[in-house]
Amino acid sequence: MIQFDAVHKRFPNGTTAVHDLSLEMPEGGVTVLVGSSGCGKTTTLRMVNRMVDPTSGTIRVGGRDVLEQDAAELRRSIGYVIQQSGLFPHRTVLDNIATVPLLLGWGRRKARARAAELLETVGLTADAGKRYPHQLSGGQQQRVGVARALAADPPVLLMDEPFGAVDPVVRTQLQDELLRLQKDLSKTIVFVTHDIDEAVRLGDRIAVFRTGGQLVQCAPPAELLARPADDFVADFLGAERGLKLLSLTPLTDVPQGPAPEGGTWTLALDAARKPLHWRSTETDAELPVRPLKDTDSLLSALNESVASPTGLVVRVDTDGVLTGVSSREDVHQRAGRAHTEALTEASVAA
Ligand SMILES: Nc1ncnc2c1ncn2[C@@H]1O[C@H](COP(=O)(O)OP(=O)(O)OP(=O)(O)O)[C@@H](O)[C@H]1O
Repeated sequence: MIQFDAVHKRFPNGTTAVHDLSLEMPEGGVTVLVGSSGCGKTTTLRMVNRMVDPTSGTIRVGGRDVLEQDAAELRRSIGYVIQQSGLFPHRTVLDNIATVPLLLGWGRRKARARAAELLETVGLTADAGKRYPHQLSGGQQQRVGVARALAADPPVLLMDEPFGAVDPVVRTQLQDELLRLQKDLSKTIVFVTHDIDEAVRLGDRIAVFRTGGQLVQCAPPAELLARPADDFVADFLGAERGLKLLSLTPLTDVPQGPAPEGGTWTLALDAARKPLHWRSTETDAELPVRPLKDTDSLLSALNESVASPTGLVVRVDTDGVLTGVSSREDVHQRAGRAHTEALTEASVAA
């Protein structure tokens, strides 16, 4: 766990970057820091590994006051990923990843073996390891940045806008990868972003800051979306708060029935009963189908219920085999219930 207790940071030029911050970042969870530009997110993050020291207050990592630890040693024990990957341009990718293990005295062989293992973990080929950073795409460089931060298997990972400079498609892929990794690794992650959708997707808790380094609210995403503490948080979350909340709810318990037969539209299946497309029985026209799994969100289901010519959401199992269809009405009803549930849970938590 990372604990901030009454932390202030005032820079020598008089700027107060962080004001009286008390915040707990749970072990094995992702705490996302959001807020408008200059509200103190990066300063907060950098105080965890002593790249910046607080003016007053206490920060503990795993119960130990960071100010009582050697700054260089502390930094080596905490993974750090930044927006422009921060890779050493004249070292190969493999050597970049091996940096911290080498500093920790692992020996070249062991450090490189670990680096090679991590290349695969973050979805890169062995060939990428031999290249130099400029020979990789921006997204690949960010993967290397994540691998490098994980190299010494630190319990804590600090990530400062790590996916801020890549296009939206790659960004989503990198977020998926991080979620997949985190499932296995359960690191304590502090993640800074400007993007509220990214925060909702990745965060176990989201801390919203306002200018002047003041924490306004820290809560799990569903609670934040259902019950923003004030207008500032509500504005920050945006007008589509309701839809964002649906993105967090899986469609598991939306009822499903058999696919229609004999109507205007029929669902074409392959030999393994995997959906192919909708086919019009009147014109033979074919329209695409986007089948959803139980783990997909109610937001995807809502979208599909609007996009589908029949208003039906096609459901499949993990192998992509048809399990049934859900009606637009059932999806809408479940969506409405998701809101009531989130509001109730939020008021219980309060
Ligand atoms: N070394 C420094 N000296 C003086 N002021 C600083 C220093 N570093 C940051 N600041 C100021 O402290 C405030 C908080 O900065 P910080 O970088 O923590 O904000 P942020 O929320 O991460 O911003 P952004 O989202 O734009 O990256 C800003 O007003 C910034 O100008």
